[in-house]
Amino acid sequence: MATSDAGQIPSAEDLKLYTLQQKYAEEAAKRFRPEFTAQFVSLADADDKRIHALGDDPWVDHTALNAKPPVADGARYKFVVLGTGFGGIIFAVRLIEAGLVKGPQDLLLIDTAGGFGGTWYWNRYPGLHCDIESYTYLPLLEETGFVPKFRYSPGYEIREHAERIATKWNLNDKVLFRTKTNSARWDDAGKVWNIAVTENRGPAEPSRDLTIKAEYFMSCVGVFPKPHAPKIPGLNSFAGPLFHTSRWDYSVTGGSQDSPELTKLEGKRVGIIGTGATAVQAVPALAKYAKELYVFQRTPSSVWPRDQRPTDPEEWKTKIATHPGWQLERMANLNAFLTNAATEDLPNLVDDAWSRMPAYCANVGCPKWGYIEPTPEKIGEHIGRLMRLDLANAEAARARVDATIKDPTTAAKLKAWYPVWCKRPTFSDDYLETFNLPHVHLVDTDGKGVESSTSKGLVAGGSEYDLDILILGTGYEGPVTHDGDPTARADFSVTGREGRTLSQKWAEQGVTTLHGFSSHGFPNFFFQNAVQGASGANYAYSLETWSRHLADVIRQAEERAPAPGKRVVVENTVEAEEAWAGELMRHGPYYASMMGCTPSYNNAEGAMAQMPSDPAEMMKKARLAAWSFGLESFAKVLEDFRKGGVKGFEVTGADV
Ligand SMILES: NC(=O)C1=CN([C@@H]2O[C@H](COP(=O)(O)OP(=O)(O)OC[C@H]3O[C@@H](n4cnc5c(N)ncnc54)[C@H](OP(=O)(O)O)[C@@H]3O)[C@@H](O)[C@H]2O)C=CC1
Repeated sequence: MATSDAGQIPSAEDLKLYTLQQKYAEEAAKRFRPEFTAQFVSLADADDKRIHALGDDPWVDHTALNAKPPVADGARYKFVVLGTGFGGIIFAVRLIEAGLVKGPQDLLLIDTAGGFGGTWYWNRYPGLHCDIESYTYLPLLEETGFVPKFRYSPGYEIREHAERIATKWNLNDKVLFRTKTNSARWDDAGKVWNIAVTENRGPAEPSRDLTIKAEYFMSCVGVFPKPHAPKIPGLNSFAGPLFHTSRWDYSVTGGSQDSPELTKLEGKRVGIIGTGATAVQAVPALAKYAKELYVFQRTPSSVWPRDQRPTDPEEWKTKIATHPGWQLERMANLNAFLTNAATEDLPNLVDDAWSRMPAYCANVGCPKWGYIEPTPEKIGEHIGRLMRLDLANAEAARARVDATIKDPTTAAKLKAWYPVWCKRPTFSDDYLETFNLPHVHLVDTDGKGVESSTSKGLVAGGSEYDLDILILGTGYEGPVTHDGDPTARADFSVTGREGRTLSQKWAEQGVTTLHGFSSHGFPNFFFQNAVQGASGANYAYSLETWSRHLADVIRQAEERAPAPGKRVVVENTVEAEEAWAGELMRHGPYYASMMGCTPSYNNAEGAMAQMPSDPAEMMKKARLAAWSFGLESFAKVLEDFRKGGVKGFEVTGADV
């Protein structure tokens, strides 16, 4: 901790921060597990049949999808986009708007889901909403003319909006749902991608293995494609119903997403493992119906007011949707507050709890501090500055617990002892209050987690809790789990020129990209990813920034076609990606504040703090950085790059 400006004697605030840092370190240590991410198994990878089946699609309508004309084996498209969440949808829209999609064979979107929406397709749990303001989160509001009903949209409204976009841009006949992409291989002679997929046609028909050809292949797989479960001994022996929050089983709870009256929980003892952003939304709904609710907590979330309200039509007209371009400006405005970049005269348009946590910039970058020198003194100063920026907020969050929870012992257990950047903040007007109800039991495991499961219930802290129903609110494989590799994250391989996969290339030389979106040796392959790039707390803003950029890169490349009648092969150069990696390594020290964090998906459950002793491995790790000046500054870098004619990409020709 840095000393005060006044001299050598630490100020009272310095001492307070020092004590707080000690407390944070003690709490983080309780949560440390040497298995890191191996403490979990992704549902799709689980050998155990019951755990594996927890990942099945509960929402798909096989009859309707089987009635659609099938995509032919060997069919060829100009663009194949992996993902039908907002990433894939926005990217498709930007390609269309750039004039790059003309005929029916120009675009195909592929997803394992049975419908549009990505995370909003899968997640339908009661209480689901997006805690980012809907006016900044729901994409393409100006283009669709849609007015969200609430300041924070419920999940079904967001899913319907994804479907609205798909309808407006005619994506419904350009999609292959319930299809797992297994691999993509570049054919250097034919200059096309061969994408091997498996289409699941439901219980009544055999699945189909297809190869789809693509001139361009885009991976838009999102941040959390794979739900996972902790490897709790005996979990599969639990005798009652068991499901994951991302595949909510309304046949067990009663109700539906539109009408979440969970009447089948009446008289039941329900357990939920997890207290992250999902559980914070689901727990109040469960508490309304369950006879007894047991919430198994390993690390408490910091919980901020949500302050939900319906959209006021007058406010919408006069203060929000006031002029063309308002939505991107509003996204940028929120981002300025989250990256600690707001000037004093900048109005806070969103003005919610998210917009009042500038220390979150430790996670998403800050444009005003420049590079952080990689010396212990400068890094110490940087962390001290962030701790100061966070202090009032962190204390307010803990005070909110004291002010809400009647029982002081329960209140003590619900307080978050880490800075805001270590675990995603959560927002709720009723989560904390739920723990004042006599039938709601907080089972705090003091960082240890649930010990085991029996046929009757869960064991934690040496006690057994009998349950009728068990719900896993235990999250997903995180975005840095595979060192940020977007192909490993979504469980497919991409083999480029010379037979090397992207995963092999990154394992051998560390993350290597131009702007985070492409890699030499993988022509006409682009991926949406935050590693070696920048993202924001509002993921929709990231997706807009990335998609507009990539569509324009491709448009410019297409205009540089080497000869009439040739199609374009575009690939970033080695020089461009190495220069970018060199630049990004200068941004690494900024993120030193994440190293001491409580383990979470943000730091691969603590693995990211384990620095290798081999210098070559250390250099590789250093490439796993993000742009530390924030998304807005990154967008400017991309804009300048496009204005400069996308130099750094080589364009060659291929026969049509
Ligand atoms: N925009 C929005 O409104 C929403 C966004 N999201 C996004 O999805 C992300 C994932 O959220 P979520 O689904 O809650 O997943 P998280 O990974 O945030 O939470 C998983 C929870 O399970 C707990 N857990 C895991 N293993 C064990 C164990 N062995 N024993 C006890 N507890 C255990 C974790 O504890 P521990 O913390 O100790 O690891 C944690 O509380 C969010 O961070 C957010 O980015 C989710 C919901 C809403």
